[in-house]
Amino acid sequence: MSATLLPVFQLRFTTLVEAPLTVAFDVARALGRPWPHPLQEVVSERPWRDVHVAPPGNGWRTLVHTRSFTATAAGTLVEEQVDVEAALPGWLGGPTLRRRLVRAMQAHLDAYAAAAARRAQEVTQVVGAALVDDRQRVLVAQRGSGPLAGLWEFPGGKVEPGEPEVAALVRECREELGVGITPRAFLGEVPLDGVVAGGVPGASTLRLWWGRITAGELVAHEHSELRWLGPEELEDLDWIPADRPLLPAVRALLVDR
Ligand SMILES: Nc1nc2c([nH]c(=O)n2[C@H]2C[C@H](O)[C@@H](COP(=O)(O)OP(=O)(O)OP(=O)(O)O)O2)c(=O)[nH]1
Repeated sequence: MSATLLPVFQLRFTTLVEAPLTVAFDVARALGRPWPHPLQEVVSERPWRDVHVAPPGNGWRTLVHTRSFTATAAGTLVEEQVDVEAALPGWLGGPTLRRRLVRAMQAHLDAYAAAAARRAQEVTQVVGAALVDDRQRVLVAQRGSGPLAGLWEFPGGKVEPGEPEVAALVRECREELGVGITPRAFLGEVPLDGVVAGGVPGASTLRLWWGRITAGELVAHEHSELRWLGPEELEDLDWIPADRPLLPAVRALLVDR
């Protein structure tokens, strides 16, 4: 049947949500979609992407809704695409359906962005710093206690309620390392599977920033060891597993500058 379907129209929507990836994804899933067509899930890759389809139940048109979630410095960019195809060339219902979908999506996206930002207040976020020195090395830290003791991580910690993320990064580096840092650029975000600050398992993420030490002398106030690593040494370290997807971005920073 799909071989005979012809494109009728495509809609695209881009929304910046002030929430970490996992919250942006989970709230989008919980709210569903703003139209009555029953949808079947085709793909779900939390928190990156999902695709749903309204199959051609009565034989004349189908609707595919694709959603992707990208981490940015300002929050999660949610890109959505609606593809409508029909079995009849020149199908006349297209313009009406298009208008209805656009109106429904606009109202839905306003409500969605607000709901995600509200929910983000209830989820503890973790920030980390990839601190790079003049010799193209990055600072890594070994956790000294707790269930992840012995594993390596980026210095950082939990963002406090109401605290701006970058302020939390500066505060954590001062507390843990005794140094002042200047954040430079956002590097990426990964979901954390475990419980953070007593929250729902898998709700939190780690957001990593590139930064430089601009004041003070390094002291390991909370870690058992600190090391400066070059690009070739990154992969071999015994990392907290959640951090590994961030390593290519850090490596690029050390190699390309
Ligand atoms: N700082 C940091 N935490 C990480 C990384 N990867 C990772 O999974 N985590 C997890 C471990 C913890 O569950 C959580 C961070 O908690 P934390 O204990 O360091 O936070 P904190 O400094 O605010 O600690 P505390 O005051 O509550 O003791 O994030 C990483 O690279 N850096």
